Amino acid sequence: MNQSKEQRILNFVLQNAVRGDPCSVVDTIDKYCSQKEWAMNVGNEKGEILDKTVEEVNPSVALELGTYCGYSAVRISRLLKAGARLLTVEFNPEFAAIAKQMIEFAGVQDKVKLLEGPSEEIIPQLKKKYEVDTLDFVFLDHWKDRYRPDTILLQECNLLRKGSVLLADNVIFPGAPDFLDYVRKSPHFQCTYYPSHLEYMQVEDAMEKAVFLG
Ligand SMILES: Cc1cc(-c2n[nH]c(CCNC(=O)c3cc(-c4ccc(F)cc4)cc(O)c3O)n2)ccn1
Ligand SMILES: [Mg+2]
Repeated sequence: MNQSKEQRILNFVLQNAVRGDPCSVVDTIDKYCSQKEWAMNVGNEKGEILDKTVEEVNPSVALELGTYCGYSAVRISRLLKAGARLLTVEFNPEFAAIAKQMIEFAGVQDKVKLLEGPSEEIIPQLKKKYEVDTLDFVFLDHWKDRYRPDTILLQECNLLRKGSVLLADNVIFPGAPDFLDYVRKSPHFQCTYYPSHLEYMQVEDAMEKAVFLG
């Protein structure tokens, strides 16, 4: 049975990156996806915006929606302080299986909990099943039409506190216009726009930061 693109990316990492070195895993994925096969990792240009935001927030509890191959889970968790944790949600079982191996190879498995299922099912379970009080940081990188409903769901589930930071990928391409409209018009969010480019391409994209005001 021929391999999936995601399996090819993982194999390239297993053969070319340094086990236990998250930076080498991130760089190796970027090398493969810029030179051989495009894939929907956040990439290095938007990844630097992600890094700066994670360093600024220094979260104890972070949530990522949309794990894919684990690129941003590795990228985020390498910056987390001792004892901090990242919960990452993936809907597709094949992607989740790849991401699990990627996270373990990078050596960040003790900081990352990979949850399989749709965001609308997982979010309401975070408090009771995954012992979350509130979220310090949320990276939205899942289905673009879920950004707005899941931002509302996070509020309904009392998972945000004054100062919780949301960072959304792809707000221009593929685009999340209803999310942008919602957070920018809401009195409960303070928004910042970060122009960038689609990963590995010269196509315009951007990230939006939305700080919850309570
Ligand atoms: C409902 C639910 C869903 C999930 C979930 N898990 N994994 C994902 C992946 C979602 N990501 C994307 O679709 C995505 C697409 C592009 C793209 C595609 C094609 C183009 F031509 C150009 C750009 C670029 C990107 O940067 C992206 O992030 N969602 C997890 C939980 N619950
Ligand atoms: Mg993305």
